[in-house]
Amino acid sequence: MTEAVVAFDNLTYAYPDGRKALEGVSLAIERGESVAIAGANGAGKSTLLMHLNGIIHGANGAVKISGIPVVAANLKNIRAKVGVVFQNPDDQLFCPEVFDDVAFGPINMGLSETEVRKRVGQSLEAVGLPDYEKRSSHHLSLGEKKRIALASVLSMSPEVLALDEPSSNLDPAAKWGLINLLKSLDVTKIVVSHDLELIEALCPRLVIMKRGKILADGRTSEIMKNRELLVAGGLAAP
Ligand SMILES: Nc1ncnc2c1ncn2[C@@H]1O[C@H](COP(=O)(O)OP(=O)(O)OP(=O)(O)O)[C@@H](O)[C@H]1O
Repeated sequence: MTEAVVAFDNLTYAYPDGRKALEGVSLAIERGESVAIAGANGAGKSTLLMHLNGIIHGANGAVKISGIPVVAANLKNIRAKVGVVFQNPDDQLFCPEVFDDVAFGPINMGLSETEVRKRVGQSLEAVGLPDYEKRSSHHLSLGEKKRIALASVLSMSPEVLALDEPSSNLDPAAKWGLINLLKSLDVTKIVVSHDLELIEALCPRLVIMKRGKILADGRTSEIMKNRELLVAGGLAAP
């Protein structure tokens, strides 16, 4: 059997105001898989993603990354293994220059200056923006910012790459550029998206969430043929 790199075990979570966001979610993702998480607004997709590296915690149940529990004592280790790319790059980029944003993770990991420079160079190259080191992170187009946000996570060489709505607000050329870029990355991917084109192109496995629970989990090609399921999951108009 292949190793589960991500395991959610019976995860239940309510926000501090009492709103239930996840209810008994169990999901195992194997190394190298690309899995889409879809579902209507408010289904719990982002909440699930934020449990991957302990951005939110306090849930009942367990989350493990390569067998290591996502708990406070392990967060440094976990955050080097799981890179989460937020929907809005402005939530991720906070340094004056692109170099510093992309170097932030590797510096935090305690890597040498030479290694940090190498990783920044490689990550910017990977996202197709090799000469952006000195640019201001806040004076870029949205598509460029999304790429830099991705580079800021790739620079940590994560085992798992989790992306929240990577194609939102991108024009078709930028979107397909991003899809091809993501396809070329040899890493386990979890992609939260409403974008059926992106899901079909990138993720052979599709999980549909509904009101905090898993409604469906299977081959994307099969689920896409099941109109009733797509409608039930809020992915197609009734
Ligand atoms: N900070 C918060 N405090 C209270 N409730 C929250 C908070 N964030 C989200 N929720 C609620 O938790 C539930 C799940 O939200 P979540 O953002 O995970 O959904 P989602 O599937 O990612 O939605 P979308 O497609 O709109 O991004 C929703 O009912 C939402 O209103």
